[in-house]
Amino acid sequence: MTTASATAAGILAAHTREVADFPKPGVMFKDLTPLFRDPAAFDVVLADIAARWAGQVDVVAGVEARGFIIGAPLALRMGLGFVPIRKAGKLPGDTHARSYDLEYGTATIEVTTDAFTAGHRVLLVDDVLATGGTAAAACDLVEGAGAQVVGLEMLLELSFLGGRDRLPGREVRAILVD
Ligand SMILES: O=P(O)(O)OC[C@H]1O[C@H](OP(=O)(O)OP(=O)(O)O)[C@H](O)[C@@H]1O
Ligand SMILES: Nc1ncnc2[nH]cnc12
Repeated sequence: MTTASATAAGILAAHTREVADFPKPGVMFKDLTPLFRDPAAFDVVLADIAARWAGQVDVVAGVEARGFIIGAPLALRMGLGFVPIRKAGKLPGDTHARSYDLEYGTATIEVTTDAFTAGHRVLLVDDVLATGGTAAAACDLVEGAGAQVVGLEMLLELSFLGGRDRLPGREVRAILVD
């Protein structure tokens, strides 16, 4: 029997472009733009994610930039709001911030202090789980702002980089694990 997730995984595998030595030597970059420009394929992947988390979350959050591409249409499909977690210096007003390391550099992300309703259940989405630095910082940020991360949804997981180890006790789902 073919499950919905197996179908989504096959679609992801067929719509991932691997680019060696980008953005720096030694990194095998997983480019999901082939998925984003194929509406039928993207729709299957979003439907799979929506079915997995239906009724369990109150709001979807995504990290700039690729988390926006997935998170906003997912939230709309689920009838939920979307909260953008942005790279430093982009959001107006009062913000919470966290800095972190990732596979090819360092970064700071921010969210506005009024982004979440206290106690809301948050689904955090992104395209790739690599070292887990981004996801761990984003969880910290959401929970520091008074909401609760009930799950993380990643399209691709680069398991050899150990991202899950930085998310102990978290419900982390990846559609395709490399
Ligand atoms: O698990 P990690 O090692 O933290 O890496 C994963 C993060 O790296 C990529 O974003 P990037 O920071 O390259 O930003 P972009 O979405 O703006 O391209 C990706 O979209 C994840 O957010
Ligand atoms: N190898 C990789 N490909 C795409 N996005 C990434 N983010 C961190 N590492 C990555």
